[in-house]
Amino acid sequence: MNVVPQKRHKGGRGSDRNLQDHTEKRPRSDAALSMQWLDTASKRNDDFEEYYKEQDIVPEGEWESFIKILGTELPVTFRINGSGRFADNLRDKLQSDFFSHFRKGDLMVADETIQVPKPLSWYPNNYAWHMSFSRQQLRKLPLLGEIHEFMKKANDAGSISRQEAVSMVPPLFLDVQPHHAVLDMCAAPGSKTQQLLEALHSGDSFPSGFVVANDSDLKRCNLLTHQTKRVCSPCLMVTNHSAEQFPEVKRTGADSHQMEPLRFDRILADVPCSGDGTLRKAPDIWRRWTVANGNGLHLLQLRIALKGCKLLKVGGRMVYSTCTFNPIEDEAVVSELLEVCRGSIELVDVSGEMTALKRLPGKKAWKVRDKVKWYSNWEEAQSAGAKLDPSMFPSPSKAELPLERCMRFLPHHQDTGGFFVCVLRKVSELPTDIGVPSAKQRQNGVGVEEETAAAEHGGVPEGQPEVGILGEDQEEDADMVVDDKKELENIVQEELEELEDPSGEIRDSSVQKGQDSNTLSPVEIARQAAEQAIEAAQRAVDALGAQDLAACSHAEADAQRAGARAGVALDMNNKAGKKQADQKKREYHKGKSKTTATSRDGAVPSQIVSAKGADSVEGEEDEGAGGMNNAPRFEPSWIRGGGGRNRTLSGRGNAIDPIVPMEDPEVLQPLLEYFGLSPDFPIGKQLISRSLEVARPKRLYFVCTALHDILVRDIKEQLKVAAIGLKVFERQEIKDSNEACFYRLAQEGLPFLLPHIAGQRVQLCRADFLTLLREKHLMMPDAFVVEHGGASSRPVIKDAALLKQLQGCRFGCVVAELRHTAAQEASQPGSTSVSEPTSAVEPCSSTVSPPSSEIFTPAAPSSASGGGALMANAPLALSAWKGKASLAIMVDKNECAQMIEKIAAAQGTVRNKMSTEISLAEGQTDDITIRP
Ligand SMILES: C[S@@+](CC[C@H](N)C(=O)[O-])C[C@H]1O[C@@H](n2cnc3c(N)ncnc32)[C@H](O)[C@@H]1O
Repeated sequence: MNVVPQKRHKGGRGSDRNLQDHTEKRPRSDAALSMQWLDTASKRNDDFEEYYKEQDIVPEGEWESFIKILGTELPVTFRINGSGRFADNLRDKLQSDFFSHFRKGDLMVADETIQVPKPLSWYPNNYAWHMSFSRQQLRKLPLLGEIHEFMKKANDAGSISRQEAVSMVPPLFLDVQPHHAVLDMCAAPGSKTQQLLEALHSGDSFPSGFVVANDSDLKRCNLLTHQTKRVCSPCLMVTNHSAEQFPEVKRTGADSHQMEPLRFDRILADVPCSGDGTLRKAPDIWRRWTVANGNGLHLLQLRIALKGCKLLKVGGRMVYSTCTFNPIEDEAVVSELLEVCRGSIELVDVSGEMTALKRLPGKKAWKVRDKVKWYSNWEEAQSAGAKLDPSMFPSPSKAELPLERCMRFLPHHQDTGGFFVCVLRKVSELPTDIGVPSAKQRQNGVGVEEETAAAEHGGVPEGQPEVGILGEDQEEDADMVVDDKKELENIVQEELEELEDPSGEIRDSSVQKGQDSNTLSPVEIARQAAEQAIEAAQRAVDALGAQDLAACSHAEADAQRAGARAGVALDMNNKAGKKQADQKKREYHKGKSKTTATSRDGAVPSQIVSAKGADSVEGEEDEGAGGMNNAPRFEPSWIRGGGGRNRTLSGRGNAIDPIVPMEDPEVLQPLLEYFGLSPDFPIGKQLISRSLEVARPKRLYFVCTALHDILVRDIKEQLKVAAIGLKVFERQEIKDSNEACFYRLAQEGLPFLLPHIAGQRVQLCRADFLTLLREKHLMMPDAFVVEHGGASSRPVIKDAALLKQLQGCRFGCVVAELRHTAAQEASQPGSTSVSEPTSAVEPCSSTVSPPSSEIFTPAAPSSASGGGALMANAPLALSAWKGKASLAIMVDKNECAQMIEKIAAAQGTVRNKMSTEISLAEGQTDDITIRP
């Protein structure tokens, strides 16, 4: 049987920026690729079968179904992101435009069954779907091709996320509420973090809670940051710690005078595991599976879970989950945790929650073995010198625990991957004397410290095959082939843009270029290598299409080599960049030591320090800041990370960009005035930058109050913050500084800022709005007549109302939003003046202006609007630029496509391309019939 590899649809806007991460993953992908072509019989492993038969995890009589389904490909499952009207529209559109064609039952195409796409019955609001058809079937039936295309676009635009069905389960059981402090301990690549954020933002008002997403692997933290960007949340902080050593930090207490330890209402411990629950997506695991994989991770998992329990609030919920069937990583960890915590942690009975989700109860007894043999108890293992741990063994006291409350999901029960989930509640503070003894303390075998160190570098204990940290990321590796090229292109593009950015802060070391004009700079080498990698990836894709596996394999190897070359070149560049950055920081701190500003309360300090002093940060930022070399320099009240204040440059967190509060009135005041930001928008308190370029940093990020408080209170800088805040402003180089503002609104932060913006807003009729989305600009009529004599095929603004509004705006950044009628506004009291598209959206009129009350009413800052910061729920508004000749937007094309879709969906547009498929679905050809 030919199993056709599926595309990987990752990403959303842009792509993974981490080239090295990407190239490092390639070998696994190769192996996975080769395995995809193996027949079902080869997808077996005797050790695996012997082990799990002995563990008795599959109910009697079901073993063959279990093994058989593990040899098949996973169906495609996806979630609609966010919630609310746009999510509903998307779901309805999928149902009406696509899935309704299956209304009479499964389709038969050339004797193959194509199952009806189904919503996952247990997922709320029919927001998650399951589809199973192969690539050949996609080609045979245009309807399937269209569904596939639609999903690809929706995925790129961030409206849906592909995610394995059972992997959606743990966040649902966490029951996150908008006021919760949430910790995702092992979060990368971030599909569950995204769900947690969506739950946090699901209320009507801006959430008071936040999500800390942690991962021990910095590269994977970057991937996570990228993945979660689509949620556009100022309530996310990405940290980089070994979860079992997550630092104890403080926050301001409820009475606002006292500090208290940071404790979380909800914790997800989706721990690194041996990952055999992902065999259907990562068939390479068949080859690599050994009993040592699970054994080697048990203690790390226990330590992570125990740390989670410590960080949990009394009354709080923690979900422990793995994507393995292995009781050593599942029940053995949970039961030991419960015993160690001596009643302060309990297993929650969730049998009444999500009842449509089929599950097996956790086991009360299991067996332990190593490479050599099975052991009936710890004493036996110890005397045999086995490198095991007593915590792995079942016991009579553990059998007394309600382990049946744990849930194991088997693939053949509902056509999914395998997963293990349990819900824990903290009922009281933990005993103070608890901990997991190190393996060295218990035996003379493998040290836990060694394992922990190994796990930090990918979760694999020393000397074991690299299977340790499998999760969805690897699931995705397995089905990723065709999209690699595009992804690589995006990565390289972004990477190079970053490197070549004239104010690219510490990343840019392209100064090396030109020292010897015959020598290529690292950036140029990287560019060339990356181009070669892309070409080779394309060859691999073509070869795959032609089913020429040998050629595909060669091309993949070429791509890898070229990718690695690019990686090395970038490394060289980064090293040179780091030297420059260190130099800058030294100069910066030398200067700073002469000034004092120790306030960390986040208030805007009043002093403005003279620029010509030593605290001027030299280099390109002076240029980049619009020729402000002689402008006054402002002293921020604190700086953290990235070799910030009082840090040795080689210190912890040095690889991470600094965090600097934006408190400079010379920057803030013009921003407030230009955009008419309402006084209650906490601009001077919660804006940060990630650069030592204090004068006028390139990007400004908004951080929610709770996270800002944690940053400010973490005086010892214990948290290694990899990413925080929502980008809201980007520096804009402008010629005429009297007219425009030095910052433009970042599209991703616009939904969040919009309710606070009273100035620089224009409202477009639907037709103009759509044209702007498609063409990226609308010409001003006057400018056009003057320059071109009036005749043009380019879109010219004719709407008198819009022209009038534009006249009232200054040149530079404006918000272009979809106009809606007063009637609609009246029906939505308390909402912003920015409408989601409905049939009430104002039609375009080139002659009649709507009453000014309809078009000039600025949005009242509304608490309700903040909940719409999720991209899928974002209002239809664009960050645009009013120039002399045109109104132009600077918005990613996927985002434009998504907005066009939203407008179409809201207008009830039904595609007209369905006739062929309808006739096919009605059984009008010889080849295709309907099987009810
Ligand atoms: C199963 S994956 C998590 C998948 C993720 N929750 C999701 O839904 O996308 C396990 C993650 O744990 C990370 N990891 C490994 N050891 C760790 C440790 N000691 N502390 C924190 N994270 C760790 C790995 O880098 C990997 O990203």
